[in-house]
Amino acid sequence: MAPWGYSKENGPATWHKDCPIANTGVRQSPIDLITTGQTCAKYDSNLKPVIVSYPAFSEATFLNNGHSVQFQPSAGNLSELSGGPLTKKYKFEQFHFHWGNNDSEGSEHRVNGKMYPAELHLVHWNSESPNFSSFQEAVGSNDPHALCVLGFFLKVGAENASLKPITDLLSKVKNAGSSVSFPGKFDLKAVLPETLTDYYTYDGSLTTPPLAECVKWIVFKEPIEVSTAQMEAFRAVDDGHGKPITGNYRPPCPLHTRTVAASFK
Ligand SMILES: NS(=O)(=O)/N=C1/NCCS1
Ligand SMILES: [Zn+2]
Repeated sequence: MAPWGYSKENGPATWHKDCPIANTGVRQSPIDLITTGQTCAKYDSNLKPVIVSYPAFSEATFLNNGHSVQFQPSAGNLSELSGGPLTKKYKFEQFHFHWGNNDSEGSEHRVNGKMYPAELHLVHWNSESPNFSSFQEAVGSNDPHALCVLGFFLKVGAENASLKPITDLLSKVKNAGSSVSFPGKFDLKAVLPETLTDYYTYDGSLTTPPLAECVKWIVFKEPIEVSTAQMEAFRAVDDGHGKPITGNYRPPCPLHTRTVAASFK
């Protein structure tokens, strides 16, 4: 598979060559989350708050893989996700980010066409399925809800002290392919809003190759604030071709016959 990326030569418009589902899929992600009109998100009063159990990670690797920066705890991590639209318990796998080279672009999901400067993805896999017992197996399982990804928009404002240990580490993984073991503990729970009640949810896919259509997406309404300096730290990370990673976001995909549910009015 040709190395995919976000440039003209290897970006989202070329991914169909190795991943035909990019063009033939009917549940691709990201999407534009529309809040009014015909195809808008529909309030569902049955949608409960999302429940996360994220004990502080004590051992993790922070990696620049050339198309994002990714925080992956060691296999022993016990972090779990449940509640919201989910009927099963999911295991935390990794988190990573998507961002742009200015504050008017960068997020993958949009709200009525608006992009945020960045988007945080917390990736989980269904640990109660009889059909797979690892993240990689889950991705290849064809199970429509093998994965659950929590999406949080980032907006520019005050410095985010909880994310500072991550943004301070970006300069240490400037080169694509470089990774560091995360020093000390990281409290992911502290990064998230107190209550995980207001979100959009829909059936979608990975937003990067292989674009597998196995993701229950939960995108939270309330953005997380980060400072301009923290945004600039993302924009200084290299893509392996001597250029900074900027714009590692896939454009919105057609909704087709899908509906989007909202846990709030
Ligand atoms: N951006 S995303 O979370 O949908 N894509 C992924 N690819 C492999 C792990 S998560
Ligand atoms: Zn992502």
